[in-house]
Amino acid sequence: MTDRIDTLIVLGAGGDLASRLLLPGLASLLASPRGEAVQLIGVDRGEVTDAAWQSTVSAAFATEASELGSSVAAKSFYLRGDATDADDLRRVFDAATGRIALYFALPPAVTILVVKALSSIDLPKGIVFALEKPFGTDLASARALNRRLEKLVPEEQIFRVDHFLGKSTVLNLLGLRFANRIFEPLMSAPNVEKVEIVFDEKLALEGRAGYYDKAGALADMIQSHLLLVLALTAMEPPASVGADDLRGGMAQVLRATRPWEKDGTSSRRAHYTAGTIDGRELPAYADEDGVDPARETETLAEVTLAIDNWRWAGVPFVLRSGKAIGEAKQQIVVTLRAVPHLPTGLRGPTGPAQLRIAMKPAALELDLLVNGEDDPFELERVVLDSPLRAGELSAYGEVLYGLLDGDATLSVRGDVAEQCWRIVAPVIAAWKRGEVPLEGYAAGSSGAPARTRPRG
Ligand SMILES: O=C1O[C@H](COP(=O)(O)O)[C@@H](O)[C@H](O)[C@H]1O
Repeated sequence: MTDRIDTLIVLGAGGDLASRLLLPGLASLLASPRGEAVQLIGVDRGEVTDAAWQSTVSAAFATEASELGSSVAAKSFYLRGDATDADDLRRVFDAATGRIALYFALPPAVTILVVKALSSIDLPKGIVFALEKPFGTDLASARALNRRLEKLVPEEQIFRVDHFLGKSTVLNLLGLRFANRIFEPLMSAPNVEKVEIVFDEKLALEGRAGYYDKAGALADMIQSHLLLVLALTAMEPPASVGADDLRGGMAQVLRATRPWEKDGTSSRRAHYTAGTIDGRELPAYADEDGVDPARETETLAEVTLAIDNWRWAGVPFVLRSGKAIGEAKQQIVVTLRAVPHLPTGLRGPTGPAQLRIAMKPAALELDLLVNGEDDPFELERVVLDSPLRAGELSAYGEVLYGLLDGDATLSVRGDVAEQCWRIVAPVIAAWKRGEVPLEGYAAGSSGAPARTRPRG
């Protein structure tokens, strides 16, 4: 048996995740030179004909149409079944050929039930599980899910999917940091004042209240995606970018990471109030369809973290993500300390220099102070910038390539997923205790707290 996957079974095939992210990601892979044929089977509880399923797949593949994509769509089929039922799962496996990847495009509460059902049946040899984030809903549930999965298959057959690990800019961190002498010595506490990892989106809820209102920005973006970006930004140089070395390095730095204030109060939470984005009027989050205002879900979260090791001791890492923000800033900003002594007589702008790695559009910018054109002792700030290459695949396509190729490098290892929950656990606890008030910010604004109206 080769490592390659022959059949991709999508549980939750009728859901938003499958049609919005997974299938378009597969389309991007199939349209690329790296694409290879795979048998696609959709499974869900709804009564859907093969023809209707094939047209769903074709519609999702239309974003990146290809001959291979059309052939995979035409040969795909649908099975009606309840993935939490052992008999239905057996039936699904019987219909599959060769090595199987079982993709859980399901919410965490259903995922655990499916895993329980899988425990009671003989699994097809070499089966690989692909689990979407959020992996669990807190540290305890992530641990429990890991323990159950470990009993079913070895770790190398478990792919915890996080599409941020497939983003070309995120992957660019590896080459940038570890293949260039200029950046690596710079990336440490004596040179760096602060690191910010920001993912602000113009997007608001976009019909996802059912999922989002239970998750919120901390679990949806920071606990998963941004902590992985932190790990790649702050990790020690790995010996290789193979699955063991890379994921081992990420785990090591995450183990040293904690909230800046250990009680989790070095954090902010807020939700958007009514506002306008690009001329589009948005209601307040609490008034969006499907939102339960009593839950007080945050649409913006910010946490300041510390990394307790030689390289980063004393450097704050600020992670922040907000929805319905006026400007979609998505970048890693490394703010450098001022030089220890500016030669007397040199004048000019002060303030810190920065290295900015933008995720969308992918670009690199480095601030430099150089002598001015008119007065050679008057400094001027210039920016050294370069676009970064976008990868040939979408982020989901990149992650799916690893999955179908049996390479776990871009999947989140079990201990890494647990560390991510451990790091945010004190923040969740501080919020539950009411020690960090829920603020408001106007949709379309920068996410800064809305001004409270003066009393009187
Ligand atoms: O997983 C998620 O990521 C998206 C942002 O990533 P992008 O690649 O689509 O830009 C975020 O909007 C969504 O809330 C979150 O669940």
